[in-house]
Amino acid sequence: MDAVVKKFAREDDVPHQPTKKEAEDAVRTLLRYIGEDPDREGLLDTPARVVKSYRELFSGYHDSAEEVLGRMFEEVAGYDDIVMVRDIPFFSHCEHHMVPIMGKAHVAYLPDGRVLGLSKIARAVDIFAKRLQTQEAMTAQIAKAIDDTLRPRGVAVLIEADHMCMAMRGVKKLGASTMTTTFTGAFKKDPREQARFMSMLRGYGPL
Ligand SMILES: Nc1nc2c(ncn2[C@@H]2O[C@H](COP(=O)(O)OP(=O)(O)OP(=O)(O)O)[C@@H](O)[C@H]2O)c(=O)[nH]1
Ligand SMILES: [Zn+2]
Repeated sequence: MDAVVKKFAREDDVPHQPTKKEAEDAVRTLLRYIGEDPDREGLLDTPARVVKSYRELFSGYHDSAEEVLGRMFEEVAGYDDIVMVRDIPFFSHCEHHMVPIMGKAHVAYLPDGRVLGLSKIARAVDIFAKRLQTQEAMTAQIAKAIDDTLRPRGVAVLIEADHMCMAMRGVKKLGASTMTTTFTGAFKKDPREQARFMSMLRGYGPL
């Protein structure tokens, strides 16, 4: 709830949080809109199931990536080179159609005396994924959250994803994938660091 509330400057601007019953009624309306009968046996529990599944699919509004990333370790025996977590799978929903986006996030940073628990990077990806998103915003948000909390020498995030709104409907291009990147600090300033990130992503080998 905090994430929603924080966006509003004054308390009276906070939108009314719909009740579970109101949300279920909205699903019933959508069922009628598509030509279904929400009172037929198979659909009786569907509005409650949809609302319950939304709590899980959109749980990112109730979680803070900064909080998750706040836990760091300093005992790293002087390690100061790239830390990369590759192939983090995620499911999100596009903010234009509320249809799934599925993809992988690749996240790297150059430590400055502190490192993150590796799982925390994947947890932060999930928090942003479990909100309505554009791929560009999600890429930038992951990089910023790591930058703001860990204060490393640089962050690199590359996301590759398939948008179901482009596959199942509209332009119907199944298999088209979208790539987005955000580089900060040394990854932004130094093309060699960026090249090292890209080569680690592809596998190993000379630059
Ligand atoms: N930049 C960006 N666009 C996205 C993302 N997810 C979906 N879209 C696009 O958002 C656009 C919305 O376009 P609109 O013309 O407003 O909506 P629409 O009529 O449903 O568009 P079509 O999908 O072309 O039928 C589409 O081009 C989608 O492909 C995303 O993560 N980033
Ligand atoms: Zn979409």
